[in-house]
Amino acid sequence: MSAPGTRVPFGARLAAAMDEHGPLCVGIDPHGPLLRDWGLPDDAAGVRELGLRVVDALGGRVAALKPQVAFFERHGSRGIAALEEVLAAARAAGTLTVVDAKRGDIGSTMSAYADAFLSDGSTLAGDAVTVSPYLGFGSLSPALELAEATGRGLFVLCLTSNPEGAAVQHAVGSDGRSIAASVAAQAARHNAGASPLGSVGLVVGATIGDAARATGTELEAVNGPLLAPGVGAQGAGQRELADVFGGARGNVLASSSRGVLAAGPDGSALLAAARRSADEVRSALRAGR
Ligand SMILES: O=C(O)c1cc(=O)[nH]c(=O)n1[C@@H]1O[C@H](COP(=O)(O)O)[C@@H](O)[C@H]1O
Repeated sequence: MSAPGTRVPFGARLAAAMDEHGPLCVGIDPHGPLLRDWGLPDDAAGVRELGLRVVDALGGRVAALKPQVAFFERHGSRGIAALEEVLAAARAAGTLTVVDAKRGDIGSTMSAYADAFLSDGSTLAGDAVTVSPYLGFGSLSPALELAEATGRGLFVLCLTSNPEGAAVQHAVGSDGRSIAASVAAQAARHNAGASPLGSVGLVVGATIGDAARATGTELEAVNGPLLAPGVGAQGAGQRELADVFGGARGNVLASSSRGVLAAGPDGSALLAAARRSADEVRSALRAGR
């Protein structure tokens, strides 16, 4: 399902995976304290082991896995090699991956990031990558084009889960719209006509309260997946998911890292935690799909 080169668009593959497993993405965030709790060293071997154990426990059983690149990068080239192995294992298990790299740069550099994370044959490519639109949405063109050509997807930061994001994302641009509303409108343009779901998603934190309404961000019009971090460790639960996303909740892919990984390292405990979390988000979002 997630083999590189497949041309079934990411949005369609993700919609099928969400229907099958529930709308939950489990983040693979091997940070120092978690490694310690799992009895693993805080080095490249430790992040490799944690990542592979998560894939072993959850591969084929959740809609998506989201390795956070920084936790691998902080261990240098051997950390990157560990990320490559984790991505390969997820691919082999048939589980979609969102590579959480949050890249964004001017066109020629963005092209190189797109090659790294979205091209067939790249060892760092997953099924989708998180990107930042704050050098201008148009600067993402190389990634938008390569994702479309390879059946992969993007998650564009829109209304992030951290409180500091509001200073940029709620600001009003020269067209009178908030930055968040404008990012959402441009994603919607790329997803127009796609069915069941476009491949240009947004990141909208489950912790943002009424920020979508307050900024005029039309989530229902996006027609793409809405990656919703903030569930679990950052405090968002069922009520927040239902409130934040309103009529767009059928397109939400809730994301939890620490909230699930804290149940490890035992594989069956991890699976039980992921299933519990998936059931909770499914029931919070049920009315929308
Ligand atoms: O793009 C993301 O995944 C992301 C966006 C955002 O607005 N907030 C956010 O927390 N994230 C990521 O989601 C994960 C949240 O981890 P937990 O709080 O442990 O579930 C981290 O990897 C963050 O980098």
